[in-house]
Amino acid sequence: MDSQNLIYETAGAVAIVTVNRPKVLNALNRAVLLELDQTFAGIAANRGIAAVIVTGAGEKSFVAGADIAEMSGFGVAEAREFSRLGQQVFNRIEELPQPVIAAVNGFALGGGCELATACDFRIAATKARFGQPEVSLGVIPGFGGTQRLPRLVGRGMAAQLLFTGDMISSEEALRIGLVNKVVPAEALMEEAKAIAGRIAGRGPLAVSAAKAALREGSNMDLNRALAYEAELFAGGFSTADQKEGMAAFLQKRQADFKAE
Ligand SMILES: C/C=C/C(=O)SCCNC(=O)CCNC(=O)[C@H](O)C(C)(C)COP(=O)(O)OP(=O)(O)OC[C@H]1O[C@@H](n2cnc3c(N)ncnc32)[C@H](O)[C@@H]1OP(=O)(O)O
Repeated sequence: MDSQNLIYETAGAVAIVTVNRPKVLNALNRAVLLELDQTFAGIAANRGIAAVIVTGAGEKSFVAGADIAEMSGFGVAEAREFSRLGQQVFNRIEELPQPVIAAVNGFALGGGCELATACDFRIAATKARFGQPEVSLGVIPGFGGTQRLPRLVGRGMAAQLLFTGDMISSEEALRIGLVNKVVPAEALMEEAKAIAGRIAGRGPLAVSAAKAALREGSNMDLNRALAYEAELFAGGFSTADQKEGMAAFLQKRQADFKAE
């Protein structure tokens, strides 16, 4: 997946996608969004990848938002198309069969915070900062921030962040549940790779089903979501992974899951 704005690497069954526009703090323009879409489409079809880490190039920024220089000249139609493109890319991440971990190495603002919230969970460097400053620019978030943020941190905290445009620290992000863990910058990728590696050692079909249950169930009423969970649980018993996983436990050995 050759691309000028992204760096794509693999470490075993873990893919690492780095947004690579450090001169503009990894701001997202249309070219980056299209490359992200293509890269994640490739990962979705790659059974050799069990987990994904998304991060930003350089020491300063994860992604400091959508590209203001590109957006400044937009009219209504272009803005709508740009918003729908970003939403399509972030939906692809959220719907990816593999878990996606955001390793937030610096500023995660606007579209950058939206990218992080489209991932399944977030690990942050101590110096990371989060925010949705769009109202400071006279617009609102356009890549899903008004919808994913309240689902993660609650409507009241999302309202405060969306209406003030304030930037918050990694510790505050941890406190409100926006990130799972805060580590020193130099330990961030090691931590993200360790978690991704543990995920990669589990039954890939089961991990993918757990992600689907989490995602789809959160948009259903409880009874329908429980029925959906029961179907996915039952479906697990049609896989070789379930046979291997339970046999390995009973034989007191490590399971050897094959990417079916
Ligand atoms: C649908 C989604 C919508 C959105 O995401 S709207 C955008 C939301 N994001 C923002 O509003 C954040 C904008 N950036 C900033 O506020 C600041 O940056 C920071 C606080 C993140 C860092 O400030 P400092 O340390 O002073 O760096 P610096 O000189 O402002 O930035 C270095 C270079 O990076 C460019 N840059 C930063 N963010 C963006 C961006 N979002 N779009 C385009 N360029 C950006 C700057 O312009 C500059 O460039 P040069 O060195 O050529 O002057």
